[in-house]
Amino acid sequence: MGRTLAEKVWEQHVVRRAGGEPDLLYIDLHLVHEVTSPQAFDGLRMAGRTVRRPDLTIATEDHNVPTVLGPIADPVSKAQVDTLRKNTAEFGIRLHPMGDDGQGVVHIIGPQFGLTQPGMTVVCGDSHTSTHGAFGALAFGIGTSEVEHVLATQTLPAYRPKTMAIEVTGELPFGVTAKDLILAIIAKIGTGGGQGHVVEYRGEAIRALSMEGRMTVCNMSIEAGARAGMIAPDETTFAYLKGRPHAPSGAARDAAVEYWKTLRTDDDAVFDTVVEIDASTLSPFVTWGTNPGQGRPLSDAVPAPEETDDPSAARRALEYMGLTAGTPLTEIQVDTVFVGSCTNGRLEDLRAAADVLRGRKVVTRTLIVPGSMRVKAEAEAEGLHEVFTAAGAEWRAAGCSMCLGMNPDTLAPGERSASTSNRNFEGRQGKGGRTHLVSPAVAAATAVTGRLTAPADL
Ligand SMILES: CC(C)[C@H](C(=O)O)[C@@H](O)C(=O)O
Ligand code: SF4
Repeated sequence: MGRTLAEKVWEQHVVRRAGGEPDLLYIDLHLVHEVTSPQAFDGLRMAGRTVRRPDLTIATEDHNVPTVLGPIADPVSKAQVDTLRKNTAEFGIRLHPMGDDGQGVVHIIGPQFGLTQPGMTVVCGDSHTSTHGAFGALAFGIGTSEVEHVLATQTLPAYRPKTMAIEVTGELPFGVTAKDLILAIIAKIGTGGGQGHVVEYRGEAIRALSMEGRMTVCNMSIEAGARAGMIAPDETTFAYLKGRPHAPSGAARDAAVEYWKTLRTDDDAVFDTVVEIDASTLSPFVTWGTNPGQGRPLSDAVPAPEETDDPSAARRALEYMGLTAGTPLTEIQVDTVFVGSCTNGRLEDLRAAADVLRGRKVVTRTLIVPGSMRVKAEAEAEGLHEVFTAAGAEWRAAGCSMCLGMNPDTLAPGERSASTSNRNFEGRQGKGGRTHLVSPAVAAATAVTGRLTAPADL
């Protein structure tokens, strides 16, 4: 019987298999940030161990850094960042500190440097590691004790997950983006829909996505409960990798591409679960509740709890969000707009926001935060920062920013945002803050009107 893409990459990395035990997987790339690494390094020190492959390990500062460059005022954030600096220096790991031109959100810099490549195993002490699956890598988040294990051995014990195919047929209509697609997928299968599975996104609409769009989709796999998300590499992938600093070049590239082409699910392979979705039926999508599965087309209204799969959760969510069933979603007023994060902080996302904001003015506080300093430089080379500042938006330095309340960019209690990030949990963007997840284009249009708006309605 044929094998799925996930099975091929998994099998390629098994270094030890024994009955009743998890497989021991070799790890090709280990990404590290300040939040989930301190105890792991402490563990190494206590055991007198070194980092097995510092050359396959790379660290960045992202969650705790301010996006207006300067000293870190919050003592906890400062301690985390200082600890990462000390640990990476002591263990010989490359670090991209705040202000460095290679710094950025961990899931933005791996692909940007060409470190993330098809067929690799990629781990990080961070749930959105699934982003890297867009390259046909098997990429997943791990806990802090696993971070220590990978640092020490470059391997990870893991049980083989089940496989799920999400077949996206048809074409996305004009103005409907990768973010709308993944929000619609999560609304359909639920936040537990992918549990225990590696999801492979397949079909015509996926093939038509850019690498940026594919990363947006894979990024949010975890919000559907999946262990990882993957997309088979193709010409789009190979073209994206070409010329990146860590991607193979010359004869090595030719050989790599030959191998990468084999990284596809065999025609006769069988998935444990198959879900189908027709892209041509989709429209801009937003969340109304407090988990990423509580979403609807923007042209709809806030649902009545009884209309949803989980009425009691919906009731709680509506109360927290301060929303009344039946209100058209386009009548919801927001105070703040955030464009950024590892979901939508790449150049293409900033271009989409700029296309909407060009020649217009924002009426809300609007933060535009590039996912990395490299994205910032590229955006500035195209003059996007001028579009943003002329519109009255704030143009910041790279970091996780308002994706989560671990740095100065937060919502005040009761404030409402339209946010291109991936989580709308209670308090995610600051205590009492209310989050509506949207695409960059919808975020920008919302900044112009002050209420949830699709660009087509401007
Ligand atoms: C802080 C980190 C552990 C966390 C994660 O794992 O995802 C964060 O990045 C997030 O997005 O919530
Ligand atoms: S941008 Fe948001 S989702 Fe991504 S790593 Fe940072 S906090 Fe997590």
